[in-house]
Amino acid sequence: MNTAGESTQSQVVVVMGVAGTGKTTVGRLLAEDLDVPYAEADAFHPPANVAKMSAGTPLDDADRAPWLDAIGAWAHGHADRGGVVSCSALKRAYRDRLRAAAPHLVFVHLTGDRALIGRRMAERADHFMPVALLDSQFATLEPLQADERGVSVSVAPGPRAVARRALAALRPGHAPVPSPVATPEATGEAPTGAASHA
Ligand SMILES: Nc1ncnc2c1ncn2[C@@H]1O[C@H](COP(=O)(O)OP(=O)(O)OP(=O)(O)O)[C@@H](O)[C@H]1O
Ligand SMILES: O=C(O)[C@H](O)[C@@H](O)[C@H](O)[C@H](O)CO
Repeated sequence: MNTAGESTQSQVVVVMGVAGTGKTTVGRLLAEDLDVPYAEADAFHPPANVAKMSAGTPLDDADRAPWLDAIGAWAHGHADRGGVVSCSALKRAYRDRLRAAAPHLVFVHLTGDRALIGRRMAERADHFMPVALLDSQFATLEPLQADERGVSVSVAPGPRAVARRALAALRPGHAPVPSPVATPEATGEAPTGAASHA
């Protein structure tokens, strides 16, 4: 990925994916490794959004609009210094909205199957997001498209391995086409989109 050959250090990375996929856990590790600030998507939600999700109702586009704009503003403000921000960014249109505010964003899509994510969510304590909303998260999810800068990384391994694989995939010069020694199966990452092929 990294078509522009930029250093990952000065990029703003959006860690995306459905609820419970590990955005917070992996995002913090990525920010530490890159030595850049981390921001948590849930901190940008208006209280009404949190109340709605807590009550078991999925957010709609209108609910997400101000939240996406707040995250976009954060990303824009960190364009020079770099940063990592979690954001489910489930739809292409949501990512377009983020990119409108901060054009050079790069996405790390954390992927896992519903059963695995559901188990992890069920085991997670102290979080408002009910497992019952996971089906709607998967139904809403539109994976990265070929023209979007980003990579896809499986969350099957532990958090450190996921962060390591994400960093490797983000690095300039990352193998555009998986080689026999570094297939997506072997690395746990699935290149998605033009950027991951650069
Ligand atoms: N790679 C992993 N291996 C095992 N457990 C993980 C992994 N990543 C995250 N977890 C655990 O899964 C749960 C969900 O992770 P986390 O809260 O980071 O997800 P999230 O995507 O930020 O969720 P949300 O969108 O709902 O805020 C946590 O209990 C976390 O410790
Ligand atoms: O777009 C959305 O539906 C929301 O942003 C959710 O993804 C939650 O914020 C988060 O996942 C819960 O922790």
